[in-house]
Formats: sequence, C-alpha cells, structure tokens
Amino acid sequence: MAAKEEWSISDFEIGKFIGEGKFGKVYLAREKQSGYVVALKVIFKAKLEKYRSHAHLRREIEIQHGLNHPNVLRLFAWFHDETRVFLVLEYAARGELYKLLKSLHHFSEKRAATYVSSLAGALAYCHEKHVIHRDIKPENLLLDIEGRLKIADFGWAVQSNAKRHTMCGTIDYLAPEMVEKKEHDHAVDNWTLGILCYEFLYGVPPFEAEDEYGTFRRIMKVDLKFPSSPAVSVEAKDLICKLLVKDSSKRLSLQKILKHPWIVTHADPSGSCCD
Ligand SMILES: COCCOc1ccc2cc1OCC(=O)N(C)CCCNCc1c[nH]c3ncnc(c13)N2
Repeated sequence: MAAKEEWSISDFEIGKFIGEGKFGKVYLAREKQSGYVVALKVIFKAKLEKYRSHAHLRREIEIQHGLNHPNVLRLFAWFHDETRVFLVLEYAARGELYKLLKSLHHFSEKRAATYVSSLAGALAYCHEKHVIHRDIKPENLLLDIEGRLKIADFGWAVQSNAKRHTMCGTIDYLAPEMVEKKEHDHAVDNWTLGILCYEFLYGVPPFEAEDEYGTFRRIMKVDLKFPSSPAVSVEAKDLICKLLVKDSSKRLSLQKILKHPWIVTHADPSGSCCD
C-alpha cells in the first residue's frame, strides 16, 4: 500500500465484519485509490479512556509499525478522527489459527512443525529488535491466503533490553517467572512456543486444570504429561521438553529450535503447509 501523509476513513470502502476484540471491531476494507485489500481495526477512543489504554495502544502501534517480517502481521498505517482510532493492517484471509485448531482437534506433525518454525523465525526477528511479544496464543495467530502464519495483536509486546516485571498474558501461556511476577526477558516467548507446540499436537495446552490456580500450580511444577493419544513422535516431545524448562536461561534458543531434528524433518520451508 502506498505511503501517504495522512489517511482518512474516506480513503477506504468498508467491507464485511471480520471479528471483534476487547478494544474494537475488525473489518475487511479496500483502499479506493489502489484497490488494495486490508483489514481495518476500528478502536473507539471512549473505550481507550475507559481502560486507560492510550499509552498501551501507542506503544503497540510503534512496535508493530516498526516490524517487517513474513510471519508478523503488517501494520501499514494508522489515523484517527474525533471518536475513533483506525489501524490499517495486512489482511489474513484464512483467519484465526485457533478456529482451525478447534475444527481439526489437533494438527499433523507437519502442520505443527511448520507453524512452530514460522513462530520461531518471527520471534527471533522480534528479539533481534528487542521486542518481546509476551502474549503469543492461538487467538493472536492468523493465517493468510496461502496458509502462512501471521502473529497479530502486539498488545502486550514491549521494547526491552532490560528485564521486565509487568504481569500479562492469559494463565495457560504464562512462563513460571511471569506467574511469580519475577523479572523476565525474551525467554518467556520461548516457553510459550513450547506451550503452543504441545497444543498444536494434542489440541489442549499442557497445564490445563479445573481452575486458574490449578494451572498456576502445574506451571510452577512444570507438571508435563504426554497422553498416549494422539500418537506424537519422540522428536516432537524432545523439543517440547527443551522449551518447557523452568530455568529460563536453559530453554532452547530460537536458533536451535530452527535446527532441531523435528523441525528440520517436518516443517514446510515455504511456511504454507498441508493444503
Ligand atoms: C489494538 O489492536 C491491535 C491490532 O490487533 C489486531 C489486528 C488484527 C486482527 C485482530 C487484532 O486484535 C485482536 C482482535 O481484534 N480480535 C481477536 C478480534 C478479531 C479477529 N481478527 C480476525 C482476522 C481475520 N483476518 C484478519 N486479518 C487481519 N487482522 C485480523 C484478522 N485481526
């Protein structure tokens, strides 16, 4: 999409409603001049005021606008009027990965390895730019028209060279040092990659429990169990065990994930697997 000093809503034709998050609705839209199809997220300023989230959104825009990677949803531009903030985003035509996971119950090893490889590549890029996402979960993962994974919603991302303290993320995906409100760094995303790899292969996150405190306890104990069904390769379990490590300094690095035998054997190099 061409760069422009100042966009406005009159530059776009609004299409179908795509979905709704905490701060706003997402629509399909077309930029009139170029015909370029985008996703337009509309956020009401009143809601930002209610949740005191102006600074949060500003940081998210600064972070996501500065990222340019094939597995990170592009934020092309943003603008506002009296009552709304508009985000002009890359459109992911195949929608939310978690809906695909729910419909398939669990992914094949090829599909799971391809998504884990895409995530590791995207996170390595983000960490090189000192960005920690901190909220990677299936709801924030989208699929484009070729089935390539795109990380969206950097709402909890931070620019960080130093250690962080802020509590964020939903309990199932939190690393131990986050649930203990200890200092944490980019290695929290490596832990979450282990959670996601497990959930892609088994259909449920590894530390699910009756209630949040039960999950909290299981995370703190790293109470990791592998069900007998569905059948999962030893190599996949090996990668998960090397990521779900309580000592964050001992978690497999993103570079080593990309070279892990399970990833090398199963991941589709194009990133758009299985169809
Ligand atoms: C402050 O906001 C920062 C940006 O957050 C988002 C950017 C793009 C998003 C979703 C974002 O936040 C989460 C959210 O609104 N939902 C969970 C509801 C809508 C789900 N979209 C589904 C979807 C399907 N094809 C898409 N192509 C591009 N973007 C999409 C979608 N959604």
